[in-house]
Amino acid sequence: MEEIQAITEGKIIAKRWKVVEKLGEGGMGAVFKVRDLTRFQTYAAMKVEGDVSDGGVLKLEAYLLKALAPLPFCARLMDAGDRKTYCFMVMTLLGKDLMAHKREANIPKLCDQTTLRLAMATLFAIKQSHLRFQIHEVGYTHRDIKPGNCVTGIHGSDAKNVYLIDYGMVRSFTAKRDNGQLALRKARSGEQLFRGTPRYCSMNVHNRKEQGRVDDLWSWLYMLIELHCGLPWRRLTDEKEIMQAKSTCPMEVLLKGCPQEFTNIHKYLESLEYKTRPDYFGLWSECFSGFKRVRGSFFGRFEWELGKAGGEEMLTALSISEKRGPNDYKCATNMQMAKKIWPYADSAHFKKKILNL
Ligand SMILES: Nc1ncnc2c1ncn2[C@@H]1O[C@H](COP(=O)(O)OP(=O)(O)OP(=O)(O)O)[C@@H](O)[C@H]1O
Repeated sequence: MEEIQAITEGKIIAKRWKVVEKLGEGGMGAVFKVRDLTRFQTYAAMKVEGDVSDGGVLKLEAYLLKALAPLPFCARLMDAGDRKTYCFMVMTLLGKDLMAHKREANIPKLCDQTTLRLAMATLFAIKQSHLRFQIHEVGYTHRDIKPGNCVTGIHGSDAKNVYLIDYGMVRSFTAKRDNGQLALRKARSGEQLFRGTPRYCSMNVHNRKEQGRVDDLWSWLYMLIELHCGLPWRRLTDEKEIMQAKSTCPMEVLLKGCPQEFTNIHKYLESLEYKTRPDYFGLWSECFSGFKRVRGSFFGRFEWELGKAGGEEMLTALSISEKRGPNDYKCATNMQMAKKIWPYADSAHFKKKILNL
């Protein structure tokens, strides 16, 4: 990491990117806010990795961001390159991660409306990558879904969108057949390396089995529970202890205080295997029915934008959105929009293209 320590405020990289401040640090390197010297008032995020060998993950991440370029909730790749001691990738500057929003607004427990809204937004971003338009549609499992990897946009209404970041652990679950068609990759047998974050990974990952789309969805559910009211094993740090707590925790205890729709989601995930194509629209519909139950709106501000929990402003804003009115109409239009988008991925066209999924 020494080469990354040398990247400080004011340093100019590739004659274009001027470092403004450090945004975050991870296992692989660091992320900086940079200013584009070729454009007026334009900022971006630069991820830097000390490993310049072919085994480095940043090159894979840059490749994926390029592949994911048409996707709506994915950072755009703006530049990439390497130097003697580090490589870098420049992408869209995004906002804070979901846990940081919650922590900074000092909200002990998110309300059902926020959790369900986040559930739909993050599910959409995950499904994107699994299929063609999002990380699951392109045919990749993310393998590290967690609140720290889900960030909001920064400008205006983009602050209501959730983006998935950090593609350093992705793995393709499709492969091209001789006839050019995509097919599901066979699950590797034997013990796999641990990939993910112990707090959010599925039991499958603890058991060192091959990860599929269902494992991303388990992490999605655990992430939502953690954001909503906290996971029962949130205070544990040892992987084995977390695994023990996860495997013995009854569903009723895990989901205590969560939106009731999570029970169906939990049961559904239990029924999935590596090779099954998850019913993303079914999961989305389950969350949406809960969202309607609590009279949620996609258009209001997020809870963390409304001041401190329990504050008068938040209570007023929430009770406004709970009344029937223009929000219901907006909700309905959004549902119509969603109906247009979601079935696309489930269309016969897609199923024809990807066999055995
Ligand atoms: N495009 C972006 N815009 C703004 N901030 C970002 C962006 N990408 C990453 N960050 C910030 O940098 C942090 C680390 O980024 P990232 O998770 O991609 O790195 P990592 O080295 O893979 O981290 P980890 O080891 O925790 O998975 C994020 O938590 C986030 O706060």
